[in-house]
Amino acid sequence: MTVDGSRVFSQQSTVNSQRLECGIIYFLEFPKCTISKSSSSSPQLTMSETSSFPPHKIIGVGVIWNDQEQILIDRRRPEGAMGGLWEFPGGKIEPGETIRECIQREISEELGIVIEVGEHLITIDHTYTDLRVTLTVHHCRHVTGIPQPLESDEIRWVTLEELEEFTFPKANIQIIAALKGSGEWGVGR
Ligand SMILES: Nc1nc2c([nH]c(=O)n2[C@H]2C[C@H](O)[C@@H](COP(=O)(O)OP(=O)(O)OP(=O)(O)O)O2)c(=O)[nH]1
Ligand SMILES: [Mg+2]
Repeated sequence: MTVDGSRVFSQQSTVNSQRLECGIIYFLEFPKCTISKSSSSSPQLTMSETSSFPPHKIIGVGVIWNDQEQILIDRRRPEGAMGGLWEFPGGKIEPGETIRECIQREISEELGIVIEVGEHLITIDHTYTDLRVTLTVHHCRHVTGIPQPLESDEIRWVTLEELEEFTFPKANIQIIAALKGSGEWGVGR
């Protein structure tokens, strides 16, 4: 059983069947975990990438530039974490993936476009009330495809100056400050 529908886990730990009576506590403390059957037929609890609280997500993020020096932002769906806030496209890294591969895949999944991943902009470690995120941000260049909000509510191309008009998660204050410092897109420089 997968508790939150998430994919593969990079670290695993198990508890034996005697401790399964406390399974509900594990679910409450570690929302990303699975129960599976071991070869000896005793059930095991398999936990996600973190056993700490709050849980820690490693995220690849792309600041996608077009030829008009605009940046693509998307609004998160109203339901779920940080619903309704604007963000730079991206998402959780999968096992065996590099950050660049993660950004390329997430942007293809979320927007249906092909991008080129350029220079590293900044890496931010931020702790929200119930979640810690490490956001590794790269400049990207839009190559082909018309962006569509496949996993978000809305998308917009905006200038660096216009970013001020949108509400982003707290961690993005540092991303936007770094962007203002770096000025231009970082592909092919
Ligand atoms: N993509 C993105 N995430 C951000 C930004 N700023 C920020 O705090 N975050 C946080 C919000 C989320 O908690 C986390 C991204 O994780 P997510 O759950 O949306 O990841 P995902 O796209 O892979 O989505 P899913 O597989 O869970 O559906 O990082 C940002 O600018 N872009
Ligand atoms: Mg995402």
